[in-house]
Amino acid sequence: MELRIAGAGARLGGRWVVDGIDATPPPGALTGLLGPNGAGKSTLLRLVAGLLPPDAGAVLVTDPDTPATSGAPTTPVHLLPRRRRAQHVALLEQDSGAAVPLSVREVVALGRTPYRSLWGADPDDAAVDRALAAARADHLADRAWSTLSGGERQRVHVARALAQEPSLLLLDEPTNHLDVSAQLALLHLVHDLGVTTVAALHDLNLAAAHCAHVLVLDQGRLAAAGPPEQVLTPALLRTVYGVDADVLTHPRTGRPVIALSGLAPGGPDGSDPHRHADDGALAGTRTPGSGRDEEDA
Ligand SMILES: Nc1ncnc2c1ncn2[C@@H]1O[C@H](COP(=O)(O)OP(=O)(O)OP(=O)(O)O)[C@@H](O)[C@H]1O
Repeated sequence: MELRIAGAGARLGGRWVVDGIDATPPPGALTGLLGPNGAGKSTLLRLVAGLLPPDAGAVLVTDPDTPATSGAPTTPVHLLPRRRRAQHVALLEQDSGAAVPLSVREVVALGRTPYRSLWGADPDDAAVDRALAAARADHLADRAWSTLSGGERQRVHVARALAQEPSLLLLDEPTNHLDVSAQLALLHLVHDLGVTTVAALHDLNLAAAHCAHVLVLDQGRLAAAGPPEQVLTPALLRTVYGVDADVLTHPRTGRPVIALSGLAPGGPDGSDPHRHADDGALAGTRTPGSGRDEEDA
């Protein structure tokens, strides 16, 4: 599914927490949604999922009922009928860990709800088992959900999202609680799925290593967008996160590796790291390929 975020904004609590975002995540690939706490990542994911109608602009997808060849995204995602949307868009929310009295298999089967007939029959009996196996959670299938660890729950949430067989997959901090091997397995899985995926990530090195494209939010606005090697520069990391970092090149993969060296001057002690806005690297919406590289020269 193709996705276009066109000037999308959300006002919550009387202020714009997502403000005029323009972005076109590449279809069939993983886009990382980056930015400090409170930057607006979860809110943008809820806009993209169609759960929150935009207060400005639009989030457009290709109409799932028309052939893929029919052109650019033009259908507002929040206007898709609920069942159609649930068949095409899956959102794994952050810390969705309510204590429900269900088995793991039953939790994953919730992802099949949009496909069930009026009588509750699933047209694809094997979908739950496939999703459990893909998320490396098959060994947990018969466990009670309430007894799982944080990382085990996260795998089950991933399995539930996969059981939806979405064409747009939205993940809010999906690597949270996962051990390092499970993190890599998840990102390889997403890569192999070939589904348009947007994932909010706090681990910049995971994003740098695995994302085709990144969007960096700062105080609700798009600070930068593009391939990680163009976007994740020392100047951007200082401006958006208030940290000093060197960006190296991985000797084997050629991908960027971010080596943090500390808080940037002005950032420690809870003071506002955004005071570096005057260094010329911040401000306003950046568009893909807007030449951030030169800013580090
Ligand atoms: N319902 C709401 N009412 C008022 N303010 C809200 C509401 N939901 C979110 N916010 C505020 O909007 C801002 C963006 O929140 P959001 O959860 O989207 O950020 P985030 O980038 O996902 O943060 P984190 O990395 O900490 O998860 C925050 O300042 C948050 O307090």
